[in-house]
Amino acid sequence: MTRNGVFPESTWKPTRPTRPRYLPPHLRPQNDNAGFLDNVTLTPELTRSRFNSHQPARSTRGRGRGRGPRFAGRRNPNWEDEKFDELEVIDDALEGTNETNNNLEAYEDIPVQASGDNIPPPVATFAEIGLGDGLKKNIRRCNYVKPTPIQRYAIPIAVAGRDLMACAQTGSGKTAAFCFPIISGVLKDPSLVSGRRRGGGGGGSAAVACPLALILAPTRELSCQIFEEAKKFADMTGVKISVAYGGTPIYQQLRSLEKGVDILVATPGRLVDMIERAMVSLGMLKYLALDEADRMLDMGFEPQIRKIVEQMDMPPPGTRQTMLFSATFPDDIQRLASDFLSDYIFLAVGRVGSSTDLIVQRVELVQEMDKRSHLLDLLRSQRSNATPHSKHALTLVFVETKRGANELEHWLSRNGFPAIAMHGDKVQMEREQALRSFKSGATPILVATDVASRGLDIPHVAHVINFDMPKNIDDYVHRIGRTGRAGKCGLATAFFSDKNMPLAKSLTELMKESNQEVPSWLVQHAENHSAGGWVRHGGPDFGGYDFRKGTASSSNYNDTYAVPAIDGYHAAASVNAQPFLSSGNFYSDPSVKTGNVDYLYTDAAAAPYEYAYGYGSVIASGWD
Ligand SMILES: Nc1ncnc2c1ncn2[C@@H]1O[C@H](COP(=O)(O)OP(=O)(O)OP(=O)(O)O)[C@@H](O)[C@H]1O
Repeated sequence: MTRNGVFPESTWKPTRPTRPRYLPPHLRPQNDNAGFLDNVTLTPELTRSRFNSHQPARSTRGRGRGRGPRFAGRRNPNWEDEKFDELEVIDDALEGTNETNNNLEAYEDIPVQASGDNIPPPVATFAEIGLGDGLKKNIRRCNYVKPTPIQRYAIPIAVAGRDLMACAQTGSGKTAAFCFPIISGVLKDPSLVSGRRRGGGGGGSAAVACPLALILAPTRELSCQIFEEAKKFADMTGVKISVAYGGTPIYQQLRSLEKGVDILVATPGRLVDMIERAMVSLGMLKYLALDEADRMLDMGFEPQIRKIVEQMDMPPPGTRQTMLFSATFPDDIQRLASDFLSDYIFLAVGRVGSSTDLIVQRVELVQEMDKRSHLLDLLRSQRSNATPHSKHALTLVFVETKRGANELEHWLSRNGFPAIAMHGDKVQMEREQALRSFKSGATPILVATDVASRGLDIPHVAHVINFDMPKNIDDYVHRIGRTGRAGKCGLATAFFSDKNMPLAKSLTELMKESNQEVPSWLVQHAENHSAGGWVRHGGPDFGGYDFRKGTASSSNYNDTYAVPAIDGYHAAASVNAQPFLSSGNFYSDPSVKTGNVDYLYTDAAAAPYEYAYGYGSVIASGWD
């Protein structure tokens, strides 16, 4: 990968070489309508020079992620040398200081609540935790100077061997919170020293891979991202990490497993396939982590997860360590998740399911038939108000259907806004190309279904537009969470139409909670649709909500701390949002006022649908 985050074309090998490569409309020759070209090398450099000369390559300095996707079987031969190139190797003396840690203090005042027995205390620095020298060195190389709140609280709990259900806002560093304890645990495992585990521990075949740790994620792209992150954290420690996900030939991934694997990152479908082919055994598993755990346990994935966790050879709760992470955790999913846990600690950084106040949310009343012209107006306005800095900004547009994504991609491109679609009907190669083109800035607008709503950490996404509203408020939280990450600010705009009225109340509550300006028409609709009320997590008081507190056994879980109080939370929130809320000029550059903003914003905000206990009724669309 190059320094500007672009993955060199020369190192990229298509997984299906016989299939012509898809080109989005704005990148096609004028007489080509099919969208597929043979023998054309689409390089970001080419696309920039032909179509996007105003889009310079961007540095991703200081970010741990999003430097272009890299996937199993397509390893850049220079990766070992290059992967830390963009990361400042920092001085030991800086650890624990703010000197290199950009905007993460934005999370400092968020209250934290934990419940469960004998909760290990939080730490203030990574140095306090016995993570091992190799891992600590890599943490410094990744420029992680100070742990974020979720890391401060979750890592000591996990390192102490406790099961954990953890909830923290989007972009606040949950990946490292489960990766660090797992890597550290694997490093201490005797089998790492005594050689690779093969053969399922007993009479199994020597060809069977027996990972010590399994990290499950709902989409292929998220699995790849976690894999890349974990590889950076485990660099030169001897810990072997592999990834398994669908849509790409299984043999490549099996070849990687044959070399030995300590930590396997996987999507559920491909993992089940590998286990059924007797290529993977979970018999020696010590650590299980579910990222986006509520999504993994809702109706779309639960049967597969149950199969993996309960019907294969995985050790039962209590003998393995289980960690569940997400930004949202509905009560019914918490209840279900508790089947997989043993004597666990529930940890909430901020309120469960809340959105970060680093994201300015705008909601606009737009009828279905006016959405396209409204979107064009919004994008034109964004373009005309752009400063040199904001020209680097990326815009992510969420739509409901795969067809809708394709249509909007074409329509935007025809109207002079380079866009590319990403959804579950595209083959994996096309999905990867879309994401790569977006990340590199070659195509600065990504039109996506919910397949891109969770977990993806793409630097420079400054604006998330909910062209179609999601089906529930939690999906909204995840969608808008693609911006406003790692302490940076972002903007989310929602096109709210009549058919979204059932969402009015939950959206109003969510926006109020994160100190957003709620339009009066939305408040009015919320009141009109208040039947049933907001049935999210817990009452009006601050706090995460541990569903066990509502049960007869709640007295077992009274070991609770909360830091700091609600006032601190809201004070911090309003400080973060203030430059946006108070600026009469919506298209101004807030960084001028805050010094805390990396990109530029445009108009508007966002929102979703009444959240009830029927979370599981949401049909999976475009998921893996
Ligand atoms: N301690 C840290 N110091 C500096 N940067 C960090 C730190 N922890 C995480 N980051 C960066 O913050 C960004 C967001 O982290 P991450 O993707 O883990 O968030 P998340 O909580 O998992 O978000 P989501 O809920 O959307 O999945 C990443 O770019 C990551 O590299």
